[in-house]
Amino acid sequence: MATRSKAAPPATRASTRTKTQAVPPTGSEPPVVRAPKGRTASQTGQSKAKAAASRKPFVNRANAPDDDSVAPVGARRELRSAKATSVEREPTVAYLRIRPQPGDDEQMTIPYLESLSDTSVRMSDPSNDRQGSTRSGCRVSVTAPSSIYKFSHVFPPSTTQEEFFATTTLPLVQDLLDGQNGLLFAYGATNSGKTYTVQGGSKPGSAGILPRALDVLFNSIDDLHSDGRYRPVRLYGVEEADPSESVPPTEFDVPNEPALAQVLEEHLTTTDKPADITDPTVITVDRNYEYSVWISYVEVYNEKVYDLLASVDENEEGTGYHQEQAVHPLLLKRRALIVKPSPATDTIDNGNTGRYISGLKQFRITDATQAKALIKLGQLHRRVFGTLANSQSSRSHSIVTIRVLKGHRAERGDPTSLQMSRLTVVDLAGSERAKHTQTSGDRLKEAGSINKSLMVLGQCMEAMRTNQRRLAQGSAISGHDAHEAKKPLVVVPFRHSKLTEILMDYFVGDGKVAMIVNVNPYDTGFEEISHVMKFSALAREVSTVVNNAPLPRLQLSPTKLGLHTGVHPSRIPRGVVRKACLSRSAIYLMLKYLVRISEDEESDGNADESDDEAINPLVDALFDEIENLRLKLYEAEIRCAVVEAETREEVIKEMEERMREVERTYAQRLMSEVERNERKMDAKIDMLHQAGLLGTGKKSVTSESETDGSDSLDEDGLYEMAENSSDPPSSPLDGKANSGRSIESTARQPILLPKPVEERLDEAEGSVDESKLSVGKNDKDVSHTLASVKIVDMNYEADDSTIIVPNRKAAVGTGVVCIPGKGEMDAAKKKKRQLGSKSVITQEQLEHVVGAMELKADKSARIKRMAPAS
Ligand SMILES: Nc1ncnc2c1ncn2[C@@H]1O[C@H](COP(=O)(O)OP(=O)(O)OP(=O)(O)O)[C@@H](O)[C@H]1O
Repeated sequence: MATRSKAAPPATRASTRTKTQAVPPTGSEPPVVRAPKGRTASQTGQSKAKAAASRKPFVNRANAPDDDSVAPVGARRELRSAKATSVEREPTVAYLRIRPQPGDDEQMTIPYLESLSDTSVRMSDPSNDRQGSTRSGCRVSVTAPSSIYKFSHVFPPSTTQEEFFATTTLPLVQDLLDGQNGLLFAYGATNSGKTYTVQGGSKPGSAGILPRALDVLFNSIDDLHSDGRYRPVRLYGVEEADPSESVPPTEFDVPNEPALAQVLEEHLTTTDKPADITDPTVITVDRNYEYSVWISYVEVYNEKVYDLLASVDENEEGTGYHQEQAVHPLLLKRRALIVKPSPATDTIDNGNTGRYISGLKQFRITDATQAKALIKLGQLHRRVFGTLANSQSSRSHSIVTIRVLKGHRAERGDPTSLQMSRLTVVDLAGSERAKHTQTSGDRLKEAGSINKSLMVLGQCMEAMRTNQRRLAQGSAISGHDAHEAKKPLVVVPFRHSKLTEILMDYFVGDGKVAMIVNVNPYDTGFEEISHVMKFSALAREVSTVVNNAPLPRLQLSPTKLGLHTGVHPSRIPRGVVRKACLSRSAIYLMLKYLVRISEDEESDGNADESDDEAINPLVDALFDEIENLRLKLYEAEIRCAVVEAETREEVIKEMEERMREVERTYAQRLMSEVERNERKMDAKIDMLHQAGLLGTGKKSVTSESETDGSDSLDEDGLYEMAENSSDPPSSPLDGKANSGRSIESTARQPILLPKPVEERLDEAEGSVDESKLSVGKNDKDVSHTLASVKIVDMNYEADDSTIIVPNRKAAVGTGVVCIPGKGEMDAAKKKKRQLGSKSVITQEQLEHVVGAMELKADKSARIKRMAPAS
């Protein structure tokens, strides 16, 4: 705490501390131990050797005791506390504990988890053996590849509770007695053995790390209890205690809690009474000091904090729990507590960082049995519900905090000489998937809250790791790292969940953090365990400040100090004064919030009013409001992200629909284009047939014409044919049908077939009646027409087969028929267009014109006149 940065904001606080080289978790050298009471050295030598082999080597630690510090207290194990004066960063320690196979003594191969060494495991994708896994009842995963995960220590299924405690928790108990803070939390999927690890089982010797820690603690301070004049308050504060307040009732037996005894009758029969001493270890402490131990026990359930010891010393009226027997005999009501920022006045250096639970009960405990009974009672208060995954699944995060107040004997009357340290043991609720546990209703809501808080814990770890990396890179700037280091530090979202809010101080303040990762590979899917493993890998990369210097002395809260010690509050170093300029709306907001706070505090019932005396309510309300708004902002951001994702999805769907529509339209067009072309093609083929330019068509038609003669050819029919040739039939089949019909009709109405040019010209010459060649009445017209025809003739480069088609009107009913030959159709139409109305001449005129032209034309003339025989 001495190194705490004063003005740093929470987001960056962790990074503003003195940094030294991160020290990896220490190895496995044995601590200095003595044989436990009642056993001979040879008896214990073997049994303890194994445990000792994996124990944290105090001799290697900065604060390790000297060999000669081991006090020869009978046959008990002893560890001596010591102090060092350095501040360092340590990565979060992570232990992996693999649960034994449930209900089967025979040791089977652990599915998809392979122990590589004491510190690493390999996880392999079980998809190859999916059938086998399903048979054995495992929830099978849908991911992922094999990976190796490293831990500070891996505990196989055969590990005993004693061995586990000695390696993981004993060092933290020693730190606690040395004046250092520690956090130990058990993390894992549901039914993986977290509660078993923390609390223990009912069999002898199966006590968990918590009862064992209490044993060792009280073994070690055996006759060094202080008189309990002072008690810890809030996070760092201390004040004079009212003995009647803090001493727990003498009767701790659970049956003395009538409501709970009735409700949890079943549990009372199965959960055994508080066990006797389970761990005889003794840590040697400085006997110049006196100690008082305080315990609190809370749970975070559905993002609300409840005091699990609230009913212990309350009568019916004031109790935090009410049994609503009339409504439902099993319904217990209780009230949530508020989490508040720790006031600046609580510590001398005023670098308070964390938040405390307002109105939380703390009890002074003088022996382990008393402590364990208290824990047992809290345990019964904890919500326990059956789910498909675990018939006794913990639906909340339970947090036990052991506080030790340590004061020098020579300074008994001086509360400012006191040091306070904390050890918090957290049994997290199991992370789970609703689809696996088939939870619904309230259970689903619980699962949501559990997963949310665990997710926020992961986010905090992630953010802390990012900040620490950036800061580390900032101190060793080079190349790419320099760019990374320039990025601002990210905000660590501690306040997004109650769990992280309460534990925040361990990450941004001083203290060691250790994580126990529980896995049950026999009953949990690969995917879920992978998730847990990844979390642990992330946590291991986060380091916390370990302050090996003596903790600063505490100070009493100003009012208490003034009242009880005679020291004037003005002489007490004040914290940083926060000035706030309030706008109208802020004041309104604040007043509104104050009302809410007073309601909440009223609902606290037995909230410890004295806790809040040193706090400025306005500032506190503002901070709470900021907190509230931040939470709302966070929720709004999540909502926005969801809405954005949904909108994107909708837009994508719509775009896809449109694209499909366009594609359909184009496909249709393409089809109709193809059909039209086919029809055109068919029509042209028909025409070629009719024109006799194709082998078969020509032949058959020719034979027809030969039979019937060409005299009967209807000129309109031919024109019609010529005109229609550009109008395709409605479909390729139609086209074909038409072509058939054309041939048919051609057969009925004999057409004039082209004859060799020479022959036709001869014919023409021979058939021209000279008398008809006189120009009609309107010479002008005729000359004009002739001129037009000439123009046509001049402009048109035709071969011998070219025939100019006169204007249709001119041809109607005249018997003058012109049959376009090969390649003539377009040319003829073009010429018709060019001539326009000028080409409209009478039949008589036409005959004159044509006759005249033919007369004038030599054999290379381009114009043919075909006259019916009639
Ligand atoms: N190491 C172990 N040795 C023997 N039994 C164990 C061990 N670990 C767990 N168990 C047993 O497995 C069962 C489930 O364990 P536990 O209740 O501790 O799981 P959990 O992780 O706390 O589940 P939840 O998160 O749902 O509360 C219990 O019956 C417990 O006794």
